Amino acid sequence: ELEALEHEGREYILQLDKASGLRKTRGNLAEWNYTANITKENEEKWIQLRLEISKQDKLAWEETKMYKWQGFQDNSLKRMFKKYSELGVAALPDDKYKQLMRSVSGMEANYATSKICSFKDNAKCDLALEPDITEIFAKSVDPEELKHTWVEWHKAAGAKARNNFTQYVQLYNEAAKLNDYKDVADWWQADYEVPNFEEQLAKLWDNVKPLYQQLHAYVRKRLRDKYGDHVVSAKGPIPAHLLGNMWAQTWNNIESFTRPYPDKKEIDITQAMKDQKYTPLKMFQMSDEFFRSLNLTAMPEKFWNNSIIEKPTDREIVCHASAWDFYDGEDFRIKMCTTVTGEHLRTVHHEMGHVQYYLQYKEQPFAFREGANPGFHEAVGDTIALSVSSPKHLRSIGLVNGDADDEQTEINQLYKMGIDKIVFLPFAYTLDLFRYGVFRGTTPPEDYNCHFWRLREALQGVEPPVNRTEEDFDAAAKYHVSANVEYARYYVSFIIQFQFHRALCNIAGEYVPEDVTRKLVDCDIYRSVAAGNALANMLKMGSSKPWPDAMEALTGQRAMRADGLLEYFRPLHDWLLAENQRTGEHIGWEPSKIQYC
Ligand SMILES: C=C(C[SeH])C(=O)N1CCC[C@H]1C(=O)O
Ligand SMILES: [Zn+2]
Repeated sequence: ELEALEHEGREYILQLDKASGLRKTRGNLAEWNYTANITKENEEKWIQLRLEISKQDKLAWEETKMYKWQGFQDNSLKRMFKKYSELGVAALPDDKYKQLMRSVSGMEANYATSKICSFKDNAKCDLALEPDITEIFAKSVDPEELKHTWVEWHKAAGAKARNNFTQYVQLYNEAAKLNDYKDVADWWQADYEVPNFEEQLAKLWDNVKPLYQQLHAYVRKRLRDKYGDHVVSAKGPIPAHLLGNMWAQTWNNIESFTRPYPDKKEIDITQAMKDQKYTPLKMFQMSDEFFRSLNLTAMPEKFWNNSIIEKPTDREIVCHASAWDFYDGEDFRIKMCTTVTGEHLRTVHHEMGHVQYYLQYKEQPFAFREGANPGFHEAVGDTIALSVSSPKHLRSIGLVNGDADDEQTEINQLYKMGIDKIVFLPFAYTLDLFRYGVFRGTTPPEDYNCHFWRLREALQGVEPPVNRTEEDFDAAAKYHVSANVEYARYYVSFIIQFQFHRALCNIAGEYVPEDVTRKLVDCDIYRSVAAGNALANMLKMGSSKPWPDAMEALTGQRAMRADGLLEYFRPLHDWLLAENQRTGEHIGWEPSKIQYC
């Protein structure tokens, strides 16, 4: 009798899964059409379609609830029923669902189309985030120009989004409650399937914070050397506009004048790519070739025909890089306004990592065509990029003819990696700690900006270039806040990608603990079929099992741990401790003198 029920349940859920896959295909095509051509008409089409799809999802959900699946024997079948037993935002009544969709697409369109006036020519007011403002932050060393650009962007993309954001919080929390969650913070954390996710994030930060503080102190000194102590104080937070990035989330653009051994040959990937006439297409082809060298799957025909890899000139699009699965086993795309820079070479690998994951799990039921947890999806491409960024790999593809590996070159290389990977962690942690407080109501709208900067000062040790008030709303000047994209996934990714990298380097024979000729920092898994097969086996699982099973399949570990990252950066940490001791630099930061609460 029970078998018969379970057999009938399996028939039902497989048919539902297929129907659900078709709805995802239609929904993603409409979303692509809107974000690849931002018009009111395409926005309406996308909203109408999602309304229609939500009705079909709701009918299916009513039927799914009738099954007594908790008692079934087959764990995979139970896992599918569990996923289809959560309706999502479609649980909202139509009018509220529409309002929620409009508030998010309104913020996202504002972010994507925001323009500011140039500091050097206040009649030129068509500067977009990509490529114009990004290039200013990558190249300018004029604190006044950086301050102007920072303030204007935060006004256009941040403050303007405050009302939509406040409504989005209200409605999204209502949807969370209709799905039996306390609030959206609870809902987002449920995707990680561990009871103490937030404690795990805090513990990881405890592990990494000492290393970050040493790096922060060193960089503050080098910035003070360059800009003077009236611009950069000796013991305070670092002004956020001097770090080479609008959000101070990666500091790679200030490497050239802050690196430990400036007389060592610099590995300037951007210049090398420009000298060698790289194009965006060549960057994607290079990445595809790396994945194929690991015996992973080549990008299919449709990928090359349907992707958008350069900013169009005839329309507005969402330029923030994204990878797309159209759930038909053939159509996978990337949309990216690619420029020929070292930073975008990493982003290309990041996005190609998403598509490789799609390709590896495309035989799974639709319910399992996701990352083992959201952090896994963000970690695939970055893990590959850790090999690509190694001097050994860059030499092998002729991008640089760097020095022989000596101690100082290695410290320069670890510094280059550290100002990208270590400094990102407190930024990522801040972004969702802030939003957890917003969704829980401990941060009310009248305190949004004050609490945002309190967290940024406390964790990142940065301060805004000018005073802030509650007329501002600086969090929304970051894409993921305006576009409703959860961010703890990147914090998780920047931790687990070092666990993945170390395991793959082990398998490839590129890394042997205690063997100085096989160091983690020099590891390049290029052409290692053994490493590629091990990675593929984990990726093929999709979200069919809880993520510790996937993590164990590749690394033998069943938890997120900072030990991979700390082992990778150990030589840099030792060097920074000695260097900050030598210069007598203050470690940590005293309270900011900027007013923002
Ligand atoms: C490249 C993407 C698309 Se999933 C991205 O948003 N990333 C990649 C690294 C961190 C985060 C960001 O840009 O803030
Ligand atoms: Zn990503």
